[in-house]
Amino acid sequence: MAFLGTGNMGEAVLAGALAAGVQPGDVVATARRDERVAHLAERYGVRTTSDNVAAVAGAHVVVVGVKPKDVGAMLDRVATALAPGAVVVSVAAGLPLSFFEQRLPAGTPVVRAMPNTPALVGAGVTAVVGGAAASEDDVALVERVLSGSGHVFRVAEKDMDAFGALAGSGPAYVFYVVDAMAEAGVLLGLTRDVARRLAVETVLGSAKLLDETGEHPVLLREKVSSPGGTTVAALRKLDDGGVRAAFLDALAAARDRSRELASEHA
Ligand SMILES: NC(=O)C1=CN([C@@H]2O[C@H](COP(=O)(O)OP(=O)(O)OC[C@H]3O[C@@H](n4cnc5c(N)ncnc54)[C@H](OP(=O)(O)O)[C@@H]3O)[C@@H](O)[C@H]2O)C=CC1
Ligand SMILES: O=C(O)[C@@H]1CCC=N1
Repeated sequence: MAFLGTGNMGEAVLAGALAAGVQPGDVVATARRDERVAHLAERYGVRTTSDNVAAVAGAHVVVVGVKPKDVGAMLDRVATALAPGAVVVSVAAGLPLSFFEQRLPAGTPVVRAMPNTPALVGAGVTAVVGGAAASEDDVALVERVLSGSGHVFRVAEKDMDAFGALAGSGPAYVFYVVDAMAEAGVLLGLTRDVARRLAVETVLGSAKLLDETGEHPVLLREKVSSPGGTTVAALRKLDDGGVRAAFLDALAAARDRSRELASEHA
C-alpha cells in the first residue's frame, strides 16, 4: 500500500489500515517535510520517502491524501508509474471520481472515500463509492482496509458532499462544542482542567447512551429536561442563540464549499 501525502487524514487512514491487519512492511508513506517522514517511520514502522513515483512502484492500493489543490499535480506525476490494476483511493473533499479517471490511465480503478479523523483511534466513519473501472472486489478490498478505522458506508457519489459535511467535518463541530462548554464552565468558576474533562466525559457518555440505547436524541433530551428545571432554562438560551438553525446553515455551507472545490480544481 502506498500513502501519497500522509498528513492528518492520511495518518488516520494509515493507522486504520494497520489495525485492519495490513503489515507495516507492506506500506510506504510519503510526505514533504523530513520531520513528518521521520514521525511516520518512527510511529508506525512503515517505509517512508518523499519520492511519490518510487512509492507507487508495486503498490496494489494507492491512497492519495494531499489537499484537493495538490491532487492534480500528484496524479500527473505518478499516473504512468502505477502498477497494473492498482486501486487508487481518494480522500479529497469535493473532487469527483471523474477528476481522477480523466487523469489516470484508462481502466484505472478509483475509489472515492470520505473518512474522518476519529479513524486515528478506530472510531471513524468513512463513506466509499467506486468508479467506473472499480470492480466489486476492488471496492471490497478498500472497505476491508478502511474497516480498521471504524465504520464504512457505501454511498452514491451524489451524497458524498453531504456525508463530508456531516461526518467528514463533524469532528470539528463536536470539538467546537466541547471547547465552548468547557469555556462556559470556566466562566462559572471551574478550573480549566476540570471543565475540559467534564465536557469531554459528558460528550463521550452521551454518545454512548445514544449508541447503546438506540433511543431518539429528542427522547434522551427530554429525559434530561425536568419541567421547570435547569436544562430547559439552558436549552431556551441555545434556541435564542439560533444554534439549531446555525447547524443547518453550517452543514449546507460545508456541502457548498465541497462543490466549489470540485469546480475550482476541475
Ligand atoms: N483533515 C480531515 O479531517 C479530513 C481531510 N480530508 C481530505 O484529506 C486530504 C488531506 O487533508 P489533511 O490531512 O487535513 O491535510 P494535511 O495538510 O494534514 O496533509 C497533507 C499531507 O500531504 C503532504 N504532501 C503535500 N504535498 C506532497 C507531495 N508533493 N508529496 C508528498 N507529500 C505531500 C503534506 O506533507 P508535509 O506534512 O510534509 O507538508 C501533508 O503531510 C484533503 O484532500 C482533505 O480534503 C478528508 C476527510 C477529513
Ligand atoms: O475541511 C476540509 O476540507 C476537510 C474535508 C472534511 C474535513 N476536513
